[in-house]
Amino acid sequence: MDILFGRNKKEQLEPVRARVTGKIPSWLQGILLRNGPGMHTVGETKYNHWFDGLALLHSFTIRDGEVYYRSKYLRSDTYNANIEANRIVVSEFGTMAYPDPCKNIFSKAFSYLSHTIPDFTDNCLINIMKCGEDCYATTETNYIRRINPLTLETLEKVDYRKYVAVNVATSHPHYDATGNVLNIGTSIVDKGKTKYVIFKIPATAPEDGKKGRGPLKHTEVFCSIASRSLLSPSYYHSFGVTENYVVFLEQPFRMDILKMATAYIRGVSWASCLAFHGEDKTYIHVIDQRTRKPVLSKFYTDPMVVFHHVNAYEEDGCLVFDVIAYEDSSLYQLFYLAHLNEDFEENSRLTSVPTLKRFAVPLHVDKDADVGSNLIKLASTTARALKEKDDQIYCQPELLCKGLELPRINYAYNGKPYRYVFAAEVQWSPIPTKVIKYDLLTKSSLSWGEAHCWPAEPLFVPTPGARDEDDGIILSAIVSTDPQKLPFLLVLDAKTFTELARASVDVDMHLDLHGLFIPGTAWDVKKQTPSQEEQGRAVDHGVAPRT
Ligand SMILES: CC1=C(/C=C/C(C)=C/C=C/C(C)=C/C=O)C(C)(C)CCC1
Ligand SMILES: [Fe+2]
Repeated sequence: MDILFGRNKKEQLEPVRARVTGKIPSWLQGILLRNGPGMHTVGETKYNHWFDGLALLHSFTIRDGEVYYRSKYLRSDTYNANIEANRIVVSEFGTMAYPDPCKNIFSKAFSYLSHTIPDFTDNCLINIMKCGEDCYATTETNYIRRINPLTLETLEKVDYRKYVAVNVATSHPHYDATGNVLNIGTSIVDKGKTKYVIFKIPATAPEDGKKGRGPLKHTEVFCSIASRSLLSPSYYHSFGVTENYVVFLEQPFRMDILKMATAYIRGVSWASCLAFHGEDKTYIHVIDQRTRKPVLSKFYTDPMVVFHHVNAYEEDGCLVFDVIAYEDSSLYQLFYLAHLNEDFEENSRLTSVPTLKRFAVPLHVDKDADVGSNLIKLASTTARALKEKDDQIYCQPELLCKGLELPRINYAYNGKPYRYVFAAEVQWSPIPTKVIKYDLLTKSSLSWGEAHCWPAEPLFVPTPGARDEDDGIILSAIVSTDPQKLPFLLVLDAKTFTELARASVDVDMHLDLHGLFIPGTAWDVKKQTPSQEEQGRAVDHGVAPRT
């Protein structure tokens, strides 16, 4: 497994043309841009966790049936400092780093104290976000890094805190039809309060065009939700939206702020400050986008850990939302590199399988409803919401499908009733072996898999003028544990899940996390740099955030 996880990947700075077998649809033109950890060793030092790895951006430019691949490490401050020192000097999720090797106890104490309030990493390895015309590499700290999507160059470092008071924020923002971004972060013990802050970044800013003034400057707070606890807010990785609501899960997987404040002194990682509290509830917050306030009813469900929301929608006075849920936080445990070694099969058994669950909450609660009655009358789901004595509503999900992660949908259906989930199939081990299409209506699935192949998150691209939800193709970057087999970009027909084409490249490709597709043709593929006259247009084409 070292081939997939431990070994540092070589960047491919010059675009390399892929060998295409099969036929890539001629309408499929654009850049698949993805992000993930690529380097886990610097000099003699090693990261502990797969999520710590230095961000490696890669892209597949598809034009006229041809594919060009390139990759480049994000030149974050973290990357530069590590490379300069030839060792890990910035702390990541699972690795606490000590920048100054202190020689005596006094200087040690001084150095410790100056790190009590840590500055987080800008190693943005999780996803790519579109903000108007700009593209950012993202992680879950307060930093994002602007990048050039064509050349993969690293541009300015942006501190969310300049625009909105958040210390951490998700890597899974949502986009509305015009490209406005909605995201959520946590403001930790700010003026004596800890709260979850939903914020909006407009797709266009009034002074667009003036250098250095992007949409981020116009970020506004959409709504804040007080954390149930000042010193242990929830950890979360994504959230859901419908046409009129936002759904946020305050789950009992929590960050211990006091532990975090002393982590450096104690020589432990941030990850060790996160804990699952199986005795607590999961609170379901529903925010009305029209009033920008949480609805008054109090919804909760059993303790669970959710990383990925799949989709959410409104149906007959109810809000329905689908998530991939776990019974504990063992997923994060499994990605310690020590577990991902030769005894991988043995070591990497998940203690809880990721399960696609559907929840339904009533948007208007009848005050006179009997205690114990089910407030969900939808024919489409067995999910229930039971009224309790103290006006709380207990939500019991419908179990839809086990063994899938990294879900994607046709984003045109985000927030709306939908039928298909595209995902990576994972069973008792966290590593995907198949790409699947799960049909929520028939509860059946189609899949693609091949020996020694490890697929990345599958991404849906709609056919121009698509009528059906699954009119389109699936793109997934496939890496292999067989040294004889080259990595490739897989192109599947999203309807039938038959392979349309694969584009193999003789490069050192990494298993990545998330990304997006930027449709358009307005750039010079061979050079993969925008030609001067088309640069402006390339950006225009590129803003469509629907991925
Ligand atoms: C550095 C750092 C963090 C990083 C978390 C990361 C990098 C999480 C990655 C999660 C992934 C990839 C999940 C996939 O399902 C925290 C805990 C937010 C806060 C403290 C500092
Ligand atoms: Fe994710």
